[in-house]
Parts: sequence; C-alpha cells; structure tokens
Amino acid sequence: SRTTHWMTELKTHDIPAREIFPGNDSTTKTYDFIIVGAGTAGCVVASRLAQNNPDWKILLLEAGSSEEFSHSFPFKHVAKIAKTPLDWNFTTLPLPYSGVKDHIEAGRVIGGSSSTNAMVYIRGNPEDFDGWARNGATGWSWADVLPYFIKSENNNNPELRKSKLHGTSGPMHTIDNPNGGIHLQDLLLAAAKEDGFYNADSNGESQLGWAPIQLNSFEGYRWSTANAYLRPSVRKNLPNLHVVSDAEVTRIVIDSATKTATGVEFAVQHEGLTGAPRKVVANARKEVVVSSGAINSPKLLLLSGIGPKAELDKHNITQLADLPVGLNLHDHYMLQMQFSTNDSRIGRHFPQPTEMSEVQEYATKGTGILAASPILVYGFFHLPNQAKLDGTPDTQPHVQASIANIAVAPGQSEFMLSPLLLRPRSTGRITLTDGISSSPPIIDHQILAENVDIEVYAEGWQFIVNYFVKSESFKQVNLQPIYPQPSNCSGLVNGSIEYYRCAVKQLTRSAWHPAGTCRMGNLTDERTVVDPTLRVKGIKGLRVADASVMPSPTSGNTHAPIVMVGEKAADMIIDSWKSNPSTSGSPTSRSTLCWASILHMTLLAIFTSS
Ligand SMILES: Cc1cc2nc3c(=O)[nH]c(=O)nc-3n(C[C@H](O)[C@H](O)[C@H](O)COP(=O)(O)OP(=O)(O)OC[C@H]3O[C@@H](n4cnc5c(N)ncnc54)[C@H](O)[C@@H]3O)c2cc1C
Repeated sequence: SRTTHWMTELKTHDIPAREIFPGNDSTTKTYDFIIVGAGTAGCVVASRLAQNNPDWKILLLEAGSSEEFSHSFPFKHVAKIAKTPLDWNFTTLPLPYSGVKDHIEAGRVIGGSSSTNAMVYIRGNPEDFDGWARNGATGWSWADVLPYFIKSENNNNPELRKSKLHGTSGPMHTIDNPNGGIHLQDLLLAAAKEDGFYNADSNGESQLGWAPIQLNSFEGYRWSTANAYLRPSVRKNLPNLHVVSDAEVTRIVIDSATKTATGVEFAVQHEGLTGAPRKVVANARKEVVVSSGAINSPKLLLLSGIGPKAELDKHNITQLADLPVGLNLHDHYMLQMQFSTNDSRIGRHFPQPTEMSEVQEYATKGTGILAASPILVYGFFHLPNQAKLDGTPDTQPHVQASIANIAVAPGQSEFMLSPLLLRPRSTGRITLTDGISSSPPIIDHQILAENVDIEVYAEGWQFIVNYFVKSESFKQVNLQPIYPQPSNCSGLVNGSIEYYRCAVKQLTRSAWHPAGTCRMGNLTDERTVVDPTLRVKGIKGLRVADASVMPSPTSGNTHAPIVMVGEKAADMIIDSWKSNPSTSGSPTSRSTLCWASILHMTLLAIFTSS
C-alpha cells in the first residue's frame, strides 16, 4: 500500500550516538568531514559530499533524536511541534517594546527545522542576493545562486516545469498545496485577478502580488531535507556516511598553535548512566562544517573560542579568533489578526474533529486538508512611499502576507492574516549564558529597535488590511477586520496609522526565521565571520553553512534559500578539495592575501622591467 511503501522509503537510517560510540570504546574515530547538525543545510551538505566521493568518510552529528515516520505527515505541524522534545524551545530576552519573552521554535531532530516547518517554498527576491554580493559576498548574486535553487528543485507543477527558472530533477519535490477546493483560496485569487494583484508564481519572473503557495511535500509527505537528500543518500552510500543522532556537539576542537579545526567533541548519553553525558571526540582529516542553525552555530563557535574577546573573557574561554560571532541577528517579524465573514465556507477551527472522508483521502491519495499547509495564499507587496525613503527597487517587496483558513473559535467564518516585515534593519545578538554547553544561549532579539522598522511594518500591515477592506469580492462576504486591541493602544482609531504604529510595538514576534549571526562577506570587513567560501576567518578547516551566514534577510521564508546555501557550500567544498587537495582547508587570511599581492607586484615589476 501507499503507506507501507513510504514507511520503507522514509525510514530513518541514523544510529543513536551511544551505539556507534559505545561506553566501552575509547578509540577516537576519524572522518574526512564532520558536519555538525543534521538540519536543513546539514543534510544537504553531508549528502552531496557523500555522493561526490565514496572514499570520503562523512560524519553527520545531530543533537536531536531520530525522526518517526509520522513526523512526515504534514498535519503534524498543525498539531504543533512547539515546546515538545522536537523543539529547541528558545526563549528571548524581553522584547524592547512589549517586554514579552518570545518563544523561538527550531527543529531538534534529523532534518532540523525542515522537519518541523510549514513547508512553504519561497526563494526570496533577486535583489536580496544582488545586495549580498554588492556588500561583499562575492559569488552570491542572483545570477550565481539561481543555478543552486534550480539544482535543488523538482517542481511538480506542469506549467512551472516549462519555466527556465524552475528545476525539474532536483531532490526537493515542490508541489501546489494539495488542498483543492478551499473556498477562501478561490475567492482571494479571483479577487486578485480582478484587482490586478494576481501572480501565478511568486518564485517566477516577478515576486509581487497574491499567489497560490507551493510546498516542499510529495505524495502527502513532508519533503524535509532529511527525506529529500539524506535518506536516499544513506541508502546509496551507507558505508561512507554515518548519521548519528542524540549527539550534541559541545566544542569544535581547534589546534591553538596552527589554528586548525581538527575535530569535534560531543556528548553521548548512555542508558543507565546517571550524571553528565560522556564526552567523545571525533577527528576530521579535512574539514568541520557547522550547520547548527542561526542560534546554535554562533553558540558553538563562542564555546570553541571564536568570538569577541570581551564575551569570551566573561566565560574564561581562550580566544582563538577575534570575530563578531553572534552579532547581526536578523529575522522576519510576524503578528496575527483575524477577519470575519458571513460565508460559512470560510474558516476552520483547529483542532477540529477530522471528517472520516478526509482521513480516507489522505490515507489513499495523500491529498486533502491533512496533506496541506495551513497557509493557502501568499502576497508580496512593495510600498512606494517607503521606497522613496529607502530606495527599494519597485520589483522588491517590503511586506509579505500569509493567509490561512483558520478560525480562532469553532463555528466562526473567519480567516487569519499574518503580515510579515521582510527586511527589518534592527539586529540583535546571541551570547553565552555561561561557558557550559548545555546552557541555552542568551537571545537579545532587538525587534523593532530601529524606528524605520516600525514605520515600514505599520504601513505594510495597513496596506494589506486596506486591500481586503476595499475589495469588492470580500465586500460580498461582509468582510470585517477584527483589530487586535493591545491595552497600550486603547483610544486610537482602528485602522489609523497611529493604531498600526502602536499595535506593531505590542504584537510583533519572531517569525522563526533567525539568521545572520555568522555573517558572510568580504574577508577584510570587520562585520563578517565567514568569507564568501563560508570559511571561518583565521581558522583552517572550518566552515559554517546554514542560516547564520545570510548577511541580510531575504524577502520571504528562509527554507529554500538555506537549501541553496547547503548546495552551494557542498559545491565549494568539493571544488576546493579537487583543485588543491593538500591545502584547501586553509583560511584565506589577511596575510595570505598580503603575500599574494606582494608576489603579484614582484611579478609585475619583473615583467614590466623586461
Ligand atoms: C515552526 C517553523 C515554521 C517554519 N515554516 C517555514 C516555511 O513554511 N517555509 C520556509 O521557507 N521556512 C520556514 N521556516 C524557517 C526554516 O525552516 C528555517 O529557517 C530553516 O529550516 C533553518 O535551517 P538551518 O539549516 O539554518 O537550521 P536547522 O534546520 O534548524 O538545523 C540545525 C540543526 O542542527 C542541530 N543542532 C543544533 N545544535 C547542535 C549541536 N550543538 N550539535 C549537534 N546538532 C546540533 C539542530 O538540532 C538541527 O537539526 C520555519 C521555521 C520554523 C521553526
């Protein structure tokens, strides 16, 4: 049957750490590459390296445990993974305006956040990547990264398959949301066509307007990078790829004399063992790649002596490289509001008893509401007033709207809008609580700290609400905005710009897209941690590949761009070991560059004088 087939295909192949590193075995195991974190990017990097060369021994270490088959059911997300053992359960310091300690969800499981996210596939805007390149991330312009988006994708939509912008043979299945017949989606897209705001493909020629969403899902199963990349690779290359779960890396082992990463130390909890987990070291002959996500990657670098001196001194950690690790924490911002209507076909309350027919449809065909994302339609909008101030090109959006067919109470004909601020200027910081690896990091998320973010978010939210209020199609269903009423905003007129300015300060939370904390860019730029080849500056044999390298936010959810980062990272690693097998782990340090330019000048002098 369909289920039995997929149960075999999506079988986990990881080995719990205590089995591969048993308590009675004190030998140190050596690999060519060690990847820290079997998350979104880590699964891509490890799989591509293993596929490239069967002689390379790869160790992929994951702090979380194995995935169960049921995690690949899309409705598991709706059932809420937050605050379960599959979630890192990060908590921020009180946010600047609301004082709320925000909860940031992140997957702690094979597949990382791609095993727990809402599956929507959005690449961002070409201008985002051109901006990265302009600011020093050479080789990461849209023209440079598009081939990696295409390489990773297998778009199942027949029309999109014809487009040169989409991939048709990559590992990431990308499908139309399998929720045909949801009235709200039909209503909104029909309205968008009438109003000139319809876009068939927000990953196509233009990103702007309302478009149906696409998902990373296949035949009713979540297409995490674990399912797309890791499981097929493990089946093909089992002997050279060890995927080890329940292995939390506590430190990167760095030779302080040569400034070379030689391996990692990680914690293994043995059954029956009480007290602290046993620490085990694994060696890396070629490179260590840190793919632990935007909160844990900087934490691990700091614990390993890479970071600002003042921060490391606080915790008695010897500094090995002075880099701005943990700074530049950026994110998308999110809040929620409801709209009521008089159309009973709109709105579904979760968890609502599931109809037997829906269970049957999911079980036999892998379609229907149980296979779908709660998000139906996306809108991306450019704000001309703001563009006059910030110079945003008119092809690039300021805000995103996610529309979900969700009613907060049973029996209501409501739907939910989540406006997202796409490119906030405010940045926060990750630091250590103490020098103990099991302590959660301090997340100082400076949401809306820059005034300009309040202005753009307030105007963007107002723009989206006004779209619905003015729409003739939504007048037909008696649409009414239900304005949230934070207590500090009482007395302000609902819908006025003053109301929105006040309400964003109270309601804005992280959209769970933290990034930027090991910033990539020009080697000589003091704001960067990794160079454009993702090598940690000043440390040999060490790279970072995940959300943390993104210099600035992309205009849309972050999964697809991070898969792209993983693909490009793997390609660069493979390339460097091909072209110069003995030295490719070396950092491009300032002194290397300096010597290169002296050599260049000398050669120039010889040739010009002859
Ligand atoms: C609830 C939620 C919904 C989302 N929805 C969407 C969506 O619909 N579409 C979209 O595009 N984006 C979405 N995102 C964002 C997107 O999924 C993430 O930005 C992306 O997956 C992050 O990728 P990453 O590789 O940087 O980190 P992760 O995928 O989080 O991977 C990091 C991995 O490293 C492991 N790890 C951490 N520390 C250690 C350590 N010390 N030792 C060993 N292993 C370690 C973690 O357990 C994890 O497996 C969502 C995110 C969340 C949380």
